[in-house]
Amino acid sequence: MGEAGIPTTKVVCGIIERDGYVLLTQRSKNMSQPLLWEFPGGKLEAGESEAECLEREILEELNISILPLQRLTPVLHKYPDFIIELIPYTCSYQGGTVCLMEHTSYEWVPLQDLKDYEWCPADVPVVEEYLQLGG
Ligand SMILES: Nc1nc2c([nH]c(=O)n2[C@H]2C[C@H](O)[C@@H](COP(=O)(O)OP(=O)(O)OP(=O)(O)O)O2)c(=O)[nH]1
Repeated sequence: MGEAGIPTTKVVCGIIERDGYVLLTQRSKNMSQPLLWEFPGGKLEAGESEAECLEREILEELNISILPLQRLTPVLHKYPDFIIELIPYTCSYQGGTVCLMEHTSYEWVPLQDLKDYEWCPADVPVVEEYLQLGG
C-alpha cells in the first residue's frame, strides 16, 4: 500500500534494442494513458519474476521474444487513482515479427529521437536515465 491506502502496482517494461533502435509502443485510445508512448510491458503477476513477466507480456502483446539484460532504476509515479512502480529493463530483441494485439502503433526509434515522443509520465525519468547511460 502506498499513500492514503492507494495500492502500488508493479509494472515491468522493456527497452528493447535492435541494431541501434529501440522499440516504442503507443497505447490505444481505449487503454489507460490513451495514445501516450511507452516501453512495452505490463503488470507483474503473483509468483512470477520480473524477467518472466517481461518475456510473457511482450510475447502476448507483440508476438516477439526478448532477453532481459539490465535492470534500470525503478520509478515511483503517482497517477490520480493509483501509484505505479515502473521497473525498466534493457532487453535484446531475439526474434519474431511485431504483431500488435493491444497497441495502436509501434516504432523502432533511434536513440536521438527518444525525447521527441509524448511519453506516459512515469516513463520520462526512464528515458533520461537510459540516454545518460548512452543507450
Ligand atoms: N506497459 C507499460 N505500462 C506503463 C508504462 N508507463 C506507464 O505509466 N504505464 C502504466 C499504464 C498502465 O496504467 C499500467 C500498465 O498496465 P497495462 O499495460 O497492463 O495496462 P492496462 O491497460 O491493462 O491497465 P488497466 O487500464 O487495465 O489498468 O502502467 C510503460 O512504459 N509500459
